Amino acid sequence: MPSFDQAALEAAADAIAAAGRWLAQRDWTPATSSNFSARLDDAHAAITVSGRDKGALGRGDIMVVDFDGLAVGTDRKSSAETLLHTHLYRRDPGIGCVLHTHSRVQTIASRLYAADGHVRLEGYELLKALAGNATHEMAVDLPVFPNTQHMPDLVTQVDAWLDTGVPAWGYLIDGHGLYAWGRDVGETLRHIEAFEFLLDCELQLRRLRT
Ligand SMILES: CSCCC(=O)C(=O)COP(=O)(O)O
Ligand SMILES: [Zn+2]
Repeated sequence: MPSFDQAALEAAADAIAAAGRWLAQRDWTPATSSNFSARLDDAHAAITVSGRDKGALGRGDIMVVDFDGLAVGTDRKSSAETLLHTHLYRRDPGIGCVLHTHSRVQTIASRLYAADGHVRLEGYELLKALAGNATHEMAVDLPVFPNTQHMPDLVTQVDAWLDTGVPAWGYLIDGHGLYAWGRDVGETLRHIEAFEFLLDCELQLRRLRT
């Protein structure tokens, strides 16, 4: 029998649905793209069902998986990218939410910086929106990983990067979009919004300099 708390699932589902509306209003989740999750406990997460309109989620569009990415208590199919969420919950108990979006800015930046392997974000006051940062006098290298339909390959690459111990709030996937995380839904939305703003600045600066 599933052992997660039903009230926690309903609260997580409502928070995920609200986040989806907020992100979709900004056009960051086109054409059923994107996926969202929130930790329920030390073995389960609530996550979006695959293929749903992420700007119009209801409780029936959110299900439970364990940290192996297996569905719990339902025959619905979880996000195609479930493993990119669950490996983060497994490796860091401080992570309470993972959000993935597909904005134009994120997608274009991922294409332009794929060859470098990262986007360097440096000298911006808005870097302080990333949890734990107290100054603009630092650089964050947002990695760009190659896209693949084989999630275990991506998990291996993300794990190798996180194993270096570098402070980390998210990453880009080439031609695909952004993953970001935080201790709860609110903090993760702030990280997504901060990365969107910082990437937009980098793209605009690049245009102005050519
Ligand atoms: C239509 S976008 C292609 C899949 C994707 O990248 C995505 O974010 C949504 O997949 P899901 O299975 O989570 O709906
Ligand atoms: Zn995606």
